[in-house]
Amino acid sequence: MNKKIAIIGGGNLGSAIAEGLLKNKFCDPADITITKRRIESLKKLSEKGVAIISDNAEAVQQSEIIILAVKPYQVSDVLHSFQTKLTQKHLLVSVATGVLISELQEIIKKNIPVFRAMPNTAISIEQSMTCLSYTNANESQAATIEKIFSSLGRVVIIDEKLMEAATILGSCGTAYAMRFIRASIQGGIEIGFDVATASLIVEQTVKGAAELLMQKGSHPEQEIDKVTTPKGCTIAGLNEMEHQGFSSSLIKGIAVSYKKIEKT
Ligand SMILES: NC(=O)C1=CN([C@@H]2O[C@H](COP(=O)(O)OP(=O)(O)OC[C@H]3O[C@@H](n4cnc5c(N)ncnc54)[C@H](OP(=O)(O)O)[C@@H]3O)[C@@H](O)[C@H]2O)C=CC1
Ligand SMILES: O=C(O)[C@@H]1CCC=N1
Repeated sequence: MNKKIAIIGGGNLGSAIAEGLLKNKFCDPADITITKRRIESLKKLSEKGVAIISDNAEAVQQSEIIILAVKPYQVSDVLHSFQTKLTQKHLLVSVATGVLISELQEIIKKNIPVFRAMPNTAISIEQSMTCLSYTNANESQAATIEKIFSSLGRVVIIDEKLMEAATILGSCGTAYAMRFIRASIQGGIEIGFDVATASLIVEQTVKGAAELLMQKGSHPEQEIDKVTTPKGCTIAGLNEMEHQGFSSSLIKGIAVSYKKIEKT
């Protein structure tokens, strides 16, 4: 890749993107610049050859692909701080939650390609699910951005009106899955395993379950049918989980997260 990448906002997600790009050797570490106001926390990335600075305008001037990864309420100020440096060479990619492409365009006041990307933190290990929407990009510009995120996991192009739903399902989804895993580990300890063994069993089991669906293209309930012996322990436990509101609590949680994102 002969384009330089600036990540504006080296927090949880910005750093995870940089880590992923280093891990898969997508580009030379020196072709990545990452910014934040207090740069001390980016020491590890700096040691790997990534340029770390606090001057956003300088990072933008040096790069072609700009990934904006600051908190939603910081987007306006941060974009204004480098708006004058944006030129036709730039592709702007925002990962900020709830900030519309039209709002970004209103601030930058330039007719450049604008993308919204919604990855998750597994991007640091090239296992993100990233939803993408864009405007003003030609085929080759869209392909460039798709290539970056495809190198860091799976990508789906969606209508921007689904971007908030994508945030909940794909990005917040990492946290929901972690809670399922944590609860299973706690259950595993209660029935006799030490924490390390319980963690290994749960992590590999969850990974295997997801892979089964992805590789076979089957529905979860088809796979459940293969596990539930009549009068057996699986169905007894599953039914008790449902009596306690398992599926319902997940669906309700997703709906509440979505309502929250719509309000902000
Ligand atoms: N975390 C996640 O899993 C996901 C997050 N998102 C979205 O991505 C965005 C970033 O989230 P997240 O990484 O969690 O947030 P963080 O708060 O961890 O990261 C934001 C970073 O921006 C930096 N920052 C703030 N002001 C500036 C500035 N003026 N110039 C340069 N850097 C600045 C902050 O560092 P400092 O204060 O030192 O400047 C901070 O490290 C948010 O909009 C979030 O909604 C989307 C999908 C998933
Ligand atoms: O919790 C949040 O608001 C952000 C959006 C996706 C992940 N974190």
